[in-house]
Amino acid sequence: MARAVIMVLDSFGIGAAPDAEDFGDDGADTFGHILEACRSGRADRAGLRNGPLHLPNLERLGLFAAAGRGDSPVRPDGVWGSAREISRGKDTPSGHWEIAGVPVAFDWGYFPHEVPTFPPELVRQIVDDSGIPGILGDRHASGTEIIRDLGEESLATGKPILYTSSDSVLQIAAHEAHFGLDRLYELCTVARRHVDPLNIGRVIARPFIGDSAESFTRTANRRDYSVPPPQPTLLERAVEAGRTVHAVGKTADIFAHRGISRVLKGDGNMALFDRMLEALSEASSGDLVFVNFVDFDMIYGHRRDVAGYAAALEAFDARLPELEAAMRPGDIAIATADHGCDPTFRGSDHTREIVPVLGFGPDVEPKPIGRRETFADIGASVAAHLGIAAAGAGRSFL
Ligand SMILES: O=P(O)(O)O[C@H]1O[C@H](CO)[C@@H](O)[C@H]1O
Ligand SMILES: [Mn+2]
Ligand SMILES: [Mn+2]
Repeated sequence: MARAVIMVLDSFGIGAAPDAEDFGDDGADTFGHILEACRSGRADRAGLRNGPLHLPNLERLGLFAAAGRGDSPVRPDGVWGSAREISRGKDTPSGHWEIAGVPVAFDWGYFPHEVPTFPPELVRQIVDDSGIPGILGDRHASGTEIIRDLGEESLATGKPILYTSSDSVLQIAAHEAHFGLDRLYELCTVARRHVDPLNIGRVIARPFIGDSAESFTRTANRRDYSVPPPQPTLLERAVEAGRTVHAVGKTADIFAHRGISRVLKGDGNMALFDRMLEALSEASSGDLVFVNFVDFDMIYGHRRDVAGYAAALEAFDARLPELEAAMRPGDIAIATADHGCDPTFRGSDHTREIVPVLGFGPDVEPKPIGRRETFADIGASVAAHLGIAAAGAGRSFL
């Protein structure tokens, strides 16, 4: 039994999924393309990183083998393989819920690639119910670009910026001080209510600070307002069985706070790694620590920053021995991802990819587990490990 840790490296796909073409993502490969860019010197950045991708710990745990990269001579130290997604979307909630045993069999609502993108009736309802003077944006956009374009106007008019992406999201950017953080959260709650009938997965508060287009930066006070998973996930089963679920990073938001015992937040991957170690040091036998490492996706994948993504992977890799040292007999940790976000791919959206499944721990017997037909095999395996009822979908590989 002991404890289980699930680490989601947000967006760290390892190759185009069999159905990638249906998503316009044929040829996407987050890991493979970062690896190639590093090898050919296209991911060098002074003061940040240089040369071939250096991931000795992930390599030892089977990353290269899982990605079908036979160029690694290392025999993995843990359980290694990959998994495809059966949920219909390539978004964060779909990926996480499927990992936790609940694939998403329905279609999310999306906003069209038109300007305005939001139905006028929806905007009217949000404006009326919140008392804001109107909205800016109303289109598909990258979050960092739209605050540069419209941030100053937002400050001058008091109107928040509403935008969307290829995900099922309505995002609201507003200045933390001028507009107010609590007011932004309240506005998101109003918006959440009004997008429910449209089947929108998330409303996301995107607060920023700064006083001009050049200096606007988003803060760590982002908050996601998700619809709850359609069925009880692994996390809820764990809580029902009397276990403590330690949710690190934006995990709790992604699961709409269902099946969460405690929340540990952190600003950036390294702070999140610290919080994960803290949770593990406090976790009892039978507990689950569920961590989302958001930087890979939010700061590097969507921004198509290959060198940044590579450096973030290297920094993560360098800390894995700390996790291994903190594990006790009987513990298992699984490193995986929720979708891809290939930083060399066109656009700025997620990419439909298979993900790595790397399980390790003091007593975990190394073995290949092949290509799993659903991310839910991860949840089923963790349920088996912890001795709790699986959420339904998936087969244990342990
Ligand atoms: O461009 P930003 O605001 O980072 O948005 C990204 O973050 C959203 C939620 O993760 C996605 O829908 C994606 O578009
Ligand atoms: Mn994600
Ligand atoms: Mn994303």
